Amino acid sequence: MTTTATATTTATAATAAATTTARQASVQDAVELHGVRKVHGSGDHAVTALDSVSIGFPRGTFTAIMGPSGSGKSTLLQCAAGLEQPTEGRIVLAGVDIGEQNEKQRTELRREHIGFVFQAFNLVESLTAAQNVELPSRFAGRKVRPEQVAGALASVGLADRASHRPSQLSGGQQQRVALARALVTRPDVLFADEPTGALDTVTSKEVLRMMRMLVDQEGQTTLMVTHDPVAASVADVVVFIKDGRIADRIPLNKDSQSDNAAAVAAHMARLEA
Ligand SMILES: Nc1ncnc2c1ncn2[C@@H]1O[C@H](COP(=O)(O)OP(=O)(O)OP(=O)(O)O)[C@@H](O)[C@H]1O
Repeated sequence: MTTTATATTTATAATAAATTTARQASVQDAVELHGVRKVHGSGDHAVTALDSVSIGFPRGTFTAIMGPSGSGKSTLLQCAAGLEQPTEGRIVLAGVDIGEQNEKQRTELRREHIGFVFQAFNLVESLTAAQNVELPSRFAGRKVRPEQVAGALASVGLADRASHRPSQLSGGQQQRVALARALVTRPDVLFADEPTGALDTVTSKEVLRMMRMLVDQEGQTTLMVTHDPVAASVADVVVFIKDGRIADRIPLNKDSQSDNAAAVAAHMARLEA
């Protein structure tokens, strides 16, 4: 597994070495955050959700993002995906500096380069699995060929469920349809915010196994926010956030997921103490 070069850039630390690190990061990272600060609200109600966050997420790797409630995990994901604008700092997604894009260009960038899955599957009940996979692209005025839809469903093990409606599928299968929908345009980065939050242990495992396989077989760069150490244990690396800052970053061993889960749980307990 490639380890990331975490580029910490501040106005005063613009040394030649830092510049070199940043350049190396752009070559290998699918998403980079440089000195990102995000403040929600204003005045007395201002909340700093992210504070000086600088990190790169290497292509083809699976990162889990963990941290106590309110630590900034979802904000980090939303900013990294270009869904929210940082108050300060730069975000580079698929080699493009999001801050230099206008709203229309950002929308295009998101359409072309990211896929998103949430805790809620957000499938349309009256449509088949295949139609659900196709729907967002159709809304965006993009033509997705039937073989692309079939390919996306096959990649999540649902080739034989294309004409089933959500009510005819298990929770795990519905989340896999949502995964296929996120991946049909072959995005550079898959963002997942608590993708197993609404699933039981067995169906969670099914979805996580599929996400792991997509990283291993298709090189799908994946960033997943989770509260669950077992879910995090399938990742290559876990990034811990506390009070809007990166508190730690621990690499995991792909071959020992139960040891990983225990190590991640112990780390979380220390962070929350
Ligand atoms: N739109 C918003 N307006 C005001 N404050 C917000 C907004 N979104 C998030 N926050 C605040 O920013 C901080 C970080 O929120 P965020 O949702 O990123 O945390 P989180 O780690 O994902 O939390 P959780 O694990 O509980 O989902 C919290 O204090 C939250 O209340």
